[in-house]
Amino acid sequence: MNNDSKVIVALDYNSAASAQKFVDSVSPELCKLKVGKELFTQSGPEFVSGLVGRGYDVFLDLKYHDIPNTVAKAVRVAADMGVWMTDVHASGGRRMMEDAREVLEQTNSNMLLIAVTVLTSFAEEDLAEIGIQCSPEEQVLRLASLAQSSGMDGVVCSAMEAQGLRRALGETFTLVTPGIRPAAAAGDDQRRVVTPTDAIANGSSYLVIGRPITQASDPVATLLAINSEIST
Ligand SMILES: O=c1ccn([C@@H]2O[C@H](COP(=O)(O)O)[C@@H](O)[C@H]2O)c(=O)[nH]1
Repeated sequence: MNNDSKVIVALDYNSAASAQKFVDSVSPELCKLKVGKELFTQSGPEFVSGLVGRGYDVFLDLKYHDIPNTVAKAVRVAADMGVWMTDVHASGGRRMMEDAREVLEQTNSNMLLIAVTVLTSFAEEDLAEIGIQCSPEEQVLRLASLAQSSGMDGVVCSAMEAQGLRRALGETFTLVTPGIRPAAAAGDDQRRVVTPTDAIANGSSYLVIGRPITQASDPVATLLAINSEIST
């Protein structure tokens, strides 16, 4: 089997041991894996390299946002770790994204580099509070267009915006969508949520799913059910 699952499980665990327990119960054919700030801060590059060594496509989700030189150097280190994909914040701007892309070209890396547009925990009123007076949809389109013209392979957005981005930015631009909630599941801190089926119908390339799987009473059965829901 290929590693062609569209589900990226967010390993948002507070220890390597609990994350490893989940990893040991699945395989690279069933899902890709995302390591974010909590687990990376706890367990670091060694844990990530272990996942890569076991054949997983790993999304290192550290959302770099800093001056161009600092971000480019961090992106290069991520590429050297052998991860499949990493991300920066599109609001870091064109020069930051272009410099990150350039460093990957200089090292002939094929790691995917994507940019976060508007966090899925944001609604319109959250944007207004930080001085952005438009809908999440408009802001996502603005930042995704900037990301594409700055050399990014794709963006992180809500699947609510996926249809519009597909129309505007084409079929090959990678759309990675967190904020996925099976029908009737709790939204938690997420504000722009979409079901797995609707996310795929809207044009998402990959679905990032954390708590609905990792906090389920049977995480593997839940993952299998989502895989089968989106492949029918
Ligand atoms: O806009 C974003 C960007 C990243 N995330 C990350 O995805 C997962 C979602 O976890 P759930 O438990 O399914 O809500 C989490 O690791 C976030 O850091 C996001 O949610 N939204």
